[in-house]
Amino acid sequence: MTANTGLEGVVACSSAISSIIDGVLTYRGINIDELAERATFEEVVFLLWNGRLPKRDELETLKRELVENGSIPDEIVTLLKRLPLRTTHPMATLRTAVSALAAFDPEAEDNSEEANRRKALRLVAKVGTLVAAISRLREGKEPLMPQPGLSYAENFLYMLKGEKPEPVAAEAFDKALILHADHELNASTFAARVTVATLADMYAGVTAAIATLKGPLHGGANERVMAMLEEIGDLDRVEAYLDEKLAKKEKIMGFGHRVYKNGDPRAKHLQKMAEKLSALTGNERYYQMSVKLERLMLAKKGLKPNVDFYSATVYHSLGIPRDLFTPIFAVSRMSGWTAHILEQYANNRLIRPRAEYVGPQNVRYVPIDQR
Ligand SMILES: CC(=O)SCCNC(=O)CCNC(=O)[C@H](O)C(C)(C)COP(=O)(O)OP(=O)(O)OC[C@H]1O[C@@H](n2cnc3c(N)ncnc32)[C@H](O)[C@@H]1OP(=O)(O)O
Ligand SMILES: O=C([O-])CC(=O)C(=O)O
Repeated sequence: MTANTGLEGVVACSSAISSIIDGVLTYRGINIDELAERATFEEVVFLLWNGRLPKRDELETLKRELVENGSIPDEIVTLLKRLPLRTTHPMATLRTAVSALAAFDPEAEDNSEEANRRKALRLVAKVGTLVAAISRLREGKEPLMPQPGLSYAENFLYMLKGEKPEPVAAEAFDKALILHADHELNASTFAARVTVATLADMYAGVTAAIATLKGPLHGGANERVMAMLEEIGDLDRVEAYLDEKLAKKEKIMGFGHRVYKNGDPRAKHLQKMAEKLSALTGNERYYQMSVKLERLMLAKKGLKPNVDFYSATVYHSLGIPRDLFTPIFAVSRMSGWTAHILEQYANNRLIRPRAEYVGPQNVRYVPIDQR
């Protein structure tokens, strides 16, 4: 047995949710480019869960249900208030809060398909409220709950900032949610599937997924992209910064991908959005630095941006604090994780690979007084 570190190229399950074939990403067979241009996040959520686009009445029902299920229990707000929010990373807080939600869901241990679909709805509905609440509570403000008549994207920005967003902001945020919603067997989705393949509950699965998304090689990269742009600080410093990092063999956050070797199809949408939003804010410095980084990374390393690269400038232009970028990724990806969990339960087998043993053999136990 020889280990395939990183499981590169290993096909570990079959899935009908999203595909990456020849660099083209689809959700349920629909090209992400089309969804990014034409769909709403709620349509995408329905699509991921049901395998088809919703009819008008189905979409209205989902939108209403997302608002109705979007409030979080008072006990969770109390729990959040007891955590040292200013010194805890919001991804760690989110992981704790989502896990704690199970305690207030009477169906948490009911693993029937109907109960799991209801839990998926509740999780997607509440995760946005939670992230916004974490942000407000650490600023000493009370959390806000979603308002009827607002879309998921509008509600998130409303709950974060306390006022209804401008249409251009809501539209951009909605598109960002669409672009992050699912991505085949990425690390966090795999973690969710491994967890529920033991027949652990859905909350266990999404908690594992949030924990996995946090790392800088995965969703945590978007926050690091912003930190890098802030550290560089000036267009004239981009090349020197890059050369120094590359000389030290350090990774440049937001570049490269395990599956896409010729560019991430989501990046171009985020780049266009970053360009538009930064022009609107009148602060194009980070966008221009990003464009320069992209050009230099291609020339020096042959690497292209992934989804986490321009999303940083998009969120920054929307006035979102840097450490909320990865929690926002989780808000969107909750739709994909729950779809994958439902799919895993529907055709389950324990996921249990092998390890190549490389440690010593035939070692004798030595009594403690002889060591
Ligand atoms: C939502 C997402 O999860 S998208 C990914 C977000 N993560 C990042 O942006 C972090 C930066 N990128 C990376 O670390 C990697 O490209 C990953 C983790 C995304 C993919 O990694 P892998 O498929 O394991 O590729 P691996 O890390 O082995 O890289 C292959 C080669 O390219 C280099 N490379 C890959 N990405 C980068 C990068 N961002 N900066 C510099 N060099 C890089 C590696 O150093 C390695 O070079 P070597 O062969 O000379 O040692
Ligand atoms: O697929 C991956 O490895 C990472 C990624 O781009 C995602 O999760 O969106």
